[in-house]
Order: sequence, then C-alpha cells, then structure tokens
Amino acid sequence: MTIPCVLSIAGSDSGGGAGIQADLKAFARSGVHGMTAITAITAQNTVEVRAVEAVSPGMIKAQIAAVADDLGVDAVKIGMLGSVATIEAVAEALGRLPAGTPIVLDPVMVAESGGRLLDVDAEESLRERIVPLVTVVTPNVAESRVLARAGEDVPLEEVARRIHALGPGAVIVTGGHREEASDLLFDGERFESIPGERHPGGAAHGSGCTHSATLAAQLAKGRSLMEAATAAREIAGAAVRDGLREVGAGAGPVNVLGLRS
Ligand SMILES: Nc1ncnc2c1ncn2[C@@H]1O[C@H](COP(=O)(O)OP(=O)(O)OP(=O)(O)O)[C@@H](O)[C@H]1O
Ligand SMILES: Cc1ncc(COP(=O)(O)O)c(N)n1
Repeated sequence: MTIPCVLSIAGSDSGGGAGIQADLKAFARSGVHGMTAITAITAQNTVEVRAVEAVSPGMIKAQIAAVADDLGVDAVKIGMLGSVATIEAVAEALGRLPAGTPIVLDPVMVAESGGRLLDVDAEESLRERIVPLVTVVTPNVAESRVLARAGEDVPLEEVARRIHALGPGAVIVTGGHREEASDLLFDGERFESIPGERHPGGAAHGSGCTHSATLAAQLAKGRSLMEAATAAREIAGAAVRDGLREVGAGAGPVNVLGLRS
C-alpha cells in the first residue's frame, strides 16, 4: 500500500503554531506524507506578525512542479497566499495538476493575533482565480463574509450559498468563532451541520490550518467529503482542547499531536 502524498501551499509561521508548520503536524497526525510549497516567510509569534516576505512567483511554481513531477500529489491544501502575484502563480501551477486532484482552500486573511496576511487588493483575485478551482473552501465566519461580500445581517446559510456560487465544489464555514463551535457544510444541494464540543479554555492559534490540512489528508485517503469534514472537525477540536496555553504570551499553538513533556 502506498502512502498518500499531500501538498501544503502556505506561509511559514516562525512560531510554529500555524501555516506550513501546523500543516506538516496535521498531515503526520492523519498518517500521510506531507510536502510543502512555501509562499511567504512570516516573522511571527503568538502575539504579533512582525514581518512578511513573499517568496518569488517563480520559486513557488518550481516547488509545486518539483513535488508533482516526482512524488505525485494526492491532495492539496492552500493557506496563506498574501498577494496578487502569488495568487497568479498558484492558479497557474494548480492548472497543471491532474484533473480531479482534491484541493482544499483555507482563505487566510488575518492572523489570530491581528496581522494582515492577505493584501486587501488581493481579495478579488482570490475570489476569481482560486476559489472556482477548489474542491472545498473553508473560511471562518469573518472570512466567509468577506468572500461573499455579506454584512452581519445576512444569515450564514445565504453566505455559504453566495460563496458556492463563485464555483467551488463545496463550502465549510468553520465554527471556531461561533457560540456553538459547529461547522456548516454546503455542497450546493444540502446543508450539514458538523457539531463538536467547544473548548473555551484551549489554545487555538493554528486551528484553521489544522482543520484544512486534515481535510486534505483525509480526502487523499479516499474519504468522502462528509467523512473528511467530520474527521477534520474532531481532530482540530481536540488540537484546540490539548493546545499549548503556556507557550507564548498570546493565543497558544494548537497541539494536534497531543505533545506533553
Ligand atoms: N474553541 C474551540 N473549541 C472547539 N473547536 C474549535 C475551537 N476553535 C476552533 N475549533 C474548530 O477548529 C476548526 C477551525 O475553526 P476556526 O473557525 O477556528 O478556523 P480559523 O478561524 O480559520 O482558524 P485560524 O484562526 O487558526 O486560521 C473548526 O473545525 C472549529 O470548529
Ligand atoms: C503563515 C500563517 N498562515 C496562517 C495563519 C493563520 O492562523 P491563525 O489565524 O491561527 O493565526 C498564520 N497566523 N500564519
């Protein structure tokens, strides 16, 4: 039996809580081989994003082609993209992957600590160039309202419908910032609520990255969208519950591998 190979196209978090670093831990948790195409390097900790440096579009495309040409890509997770130039490079590279490769997009916009991770002028490119290409997009509530251009008065179901109309296969609005912490899945026909316990005392820096990386890993393993979404909710929730509250002065990193010394 060959192990699935899953590619994360995302930014590096020097604090190890989110981004590429979270994705590799989540891939290991789901028992797949993780590969990376780094889009940007952030100088970041649990309190703030101090600096961001984009990787060149040519180097991003080269990383994706290098792994696709040799190891093969059974699923993709996309996280921080940052700028219009990066979005163009990633859209081009995705077009060269075999048709039907599952692609999960976590539309990262702002870090939990508040720093911007997507240029405001890149929101439209994300909507037009990436969202229509993906199998499933996993915004949190705030990101879903930006993607759908919907204010607070629009019900979440309608927000999900508007995002689906942009062209992805499905939408999962994640519930970390909702009172009941349940995720909402819309596949274009039906809504499914994916419930789970809320862990208010946990540590949630990297929860969205962990969720989307787990979703990609589970799809690479051949799970259905509902099975993969259920596993991603469970694993991300447990990673928040077991999160490293004592690490850093801000929101501590999630702990998807259940590490304790
Ligand atoms: N306090 C919590 N208790 C239980 N589950 C949580 C909690 N916070 C987040 N989750 C779960 O983690 C996953 C990610 O959700 P969330 O809405 O936090 O994403 P996000 O805001 O994009 O995360 P991030 O800010 O790390 O990018 C979802 O499945 C969500 O239900
Ligand atoms: C490189 C990178 N990618 C994604 C996030 C979002 O994660 P969070 O919202 O938990 O800060 C981040 N902070 N840094």
